[in-house]
Amino acid sequence: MGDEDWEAEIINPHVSSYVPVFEKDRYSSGANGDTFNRTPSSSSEMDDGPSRRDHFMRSGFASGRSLGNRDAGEPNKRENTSTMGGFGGGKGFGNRDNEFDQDEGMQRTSGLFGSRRPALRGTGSGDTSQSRSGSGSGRGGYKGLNEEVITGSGKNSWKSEAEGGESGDIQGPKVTYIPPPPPEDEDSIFAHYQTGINFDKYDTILVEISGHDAPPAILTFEEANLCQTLNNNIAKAGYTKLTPVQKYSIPIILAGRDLMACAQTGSGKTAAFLLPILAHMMRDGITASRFKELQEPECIIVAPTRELINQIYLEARKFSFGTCVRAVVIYGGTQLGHSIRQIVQGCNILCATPGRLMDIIGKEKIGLRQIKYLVLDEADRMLDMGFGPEMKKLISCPGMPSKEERQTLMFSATFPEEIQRLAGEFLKSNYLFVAVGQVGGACRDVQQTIFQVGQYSKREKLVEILRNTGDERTMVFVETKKKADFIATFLCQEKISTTSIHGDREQREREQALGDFRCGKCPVLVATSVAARGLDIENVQHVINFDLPSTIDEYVHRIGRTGRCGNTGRAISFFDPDSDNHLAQPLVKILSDAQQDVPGWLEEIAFSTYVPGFGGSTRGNVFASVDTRKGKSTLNTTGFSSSQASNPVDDESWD
Ligand SMILES: Nc1ncnc2c1ncn2[C@@H]1O[C@H](COP(=O)(O)OP(=O)(O)OP(=O)(O)O)[C@@H](O)[C@H]1O
Repeated sequence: MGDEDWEAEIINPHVSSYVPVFEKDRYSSGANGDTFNRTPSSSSEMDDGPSRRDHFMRSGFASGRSLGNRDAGEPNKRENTSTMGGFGGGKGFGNRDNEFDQDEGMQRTSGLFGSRRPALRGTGSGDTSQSRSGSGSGRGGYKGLNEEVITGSGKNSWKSEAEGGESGDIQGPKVTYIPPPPPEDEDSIFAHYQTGINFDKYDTILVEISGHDAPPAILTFEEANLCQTLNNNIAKAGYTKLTPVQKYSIPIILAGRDLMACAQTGSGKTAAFLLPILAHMMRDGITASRFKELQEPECIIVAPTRELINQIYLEARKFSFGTCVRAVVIYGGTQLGHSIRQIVQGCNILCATPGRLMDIIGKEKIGLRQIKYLVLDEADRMLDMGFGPEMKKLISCPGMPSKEERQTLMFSATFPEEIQRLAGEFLKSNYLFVAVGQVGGACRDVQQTIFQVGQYSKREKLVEILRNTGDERTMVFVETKKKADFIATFLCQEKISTTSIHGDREQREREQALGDFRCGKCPVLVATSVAARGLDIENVQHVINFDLPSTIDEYVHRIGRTGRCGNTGRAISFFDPDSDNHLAQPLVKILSDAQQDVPGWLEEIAFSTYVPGFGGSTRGNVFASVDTRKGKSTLNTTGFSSSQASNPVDDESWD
């Protein structure tokens, strides 16, 4: 079923069991949190309209707080969008304009290096502007795959609030959202979930380290010789044993070396860089930073999504508890003034999304001269065509120490070789490369199942699965923002408590959705790839790829939302032969590398779509792709990301 069909069905549902979502919300906190589904009185609106379509147009769906509605206050709004209101971020039902059809992941092939993002263009509002889609002319911000909005190019385009970044008249409404402060009590700061039954199996994962003069791995936290406060925090966080990526990365970072580390999802990469950085800071006798208009942090950490950078910040706050190190987080979709207020109070570790970081640097609230550590989490994403230009600008900003003078650290579960080569520009030539297990491999604690399901059968299959999973927490990934809303609404109609997260939702809604999912109020979260990377949510037992992503790396990240830290999880993917055949070959490899059953039909498709040079399944060839400096085989789990790269400009989603 194509998007057109989804729309048609929601507007003019033909299924007899259809009940409008705004009558159904007693069952669910709904696809959009506190919106339509808590409006039982709206049933009357149902009855007096001449058509279902009119109900949607007249009902709360067009109110600006309704499902996916991004139209309120949108300048230059297209007429049909405004009359339709609601779903899909201003992409009105039935609108067949190409522009409106572009969405985060409509395209099935990836751009160069797997990017769906074009090079920067124009002057955008960046992440200073409200998260909205639709016409939005003059807004160059990108919200696509799993990323934040990027500002326009050049320093002059790092528009701040005062300069028009948020308040300029072509920029859309000013962002006023101030995220609630995280709880300050110690129990909340150190809240954690238990490692799983397979945690000890991490010890058996092969690790390869390449580069010269690598320091030996450590086997225990004690060997790291950290200060007492850090050790206390590690204990309070419930960490008793190092994960492999920590065993290798901590001594490397403590030795002052640059590092590119690739380790499976959920295996503790965040602590692997935070702990040694904090240890360095403590050893260097860092002094508490004070209120100053210009802050000069020692460390900058960047990550591609707002929720992820916030999570990293919470980890930094946890491990620096009781020290004078102050971590600050800034990200798009929130009030710029709020970010500035956080920074001026003192900042040693700045956790930021790229767009907001460049805005703040442009406003001269952050000076870079003291930077000793630059961390790129989800580094392959941070260096691809989407964020790469922004990261290059960052390292060439006035004051930024050269790569010889700073320590640069890159972490991810996937590292396409093309991106590794790009990374060289950021790293000292003697950087070390740590590969834990198969580069880009899937976590073996996730049981992967692939069903062959055509578009028209996907919803039925989804409901069937969700009925069997009960209240177990499940993330359902779809390919477009619009479809995320459709599916979330559909599940609410089916009395399955569901919420959704995607790039067209306002930040407040995104955080509410994540909160509802985390606490179990909505055990099902429908998400686009914006939630694919890094998110660490307790008790996510299932990931369902309702739509498969366009690249195998994205698949690896998505399924990595479950089966974390030695816990087990399940991932079910709907493979549609009409659109997913290009993934058959890399999927077979991922499955066989992770010692999963490979369906015969998938092998057949993989065989029939064989691409010479990919290399096929290489079970046992654990380090088929590692450090590109070795000039080894080009086999990697990204499969076709470069060889079949499409024009990235065709392959993005702007709004
Ligand atoms: N040594 C440890 N002992 C116990 N728990 C740990 C340890 N290291 C990390 N964890 C926990 O494991 C979980 C996953 O860690 P983290 O989010 O850093 O994984 P990751 O490798 O960055 O995953 P992803 O690739 O998805 O970003 C977190 O809840 C973290 O607190």
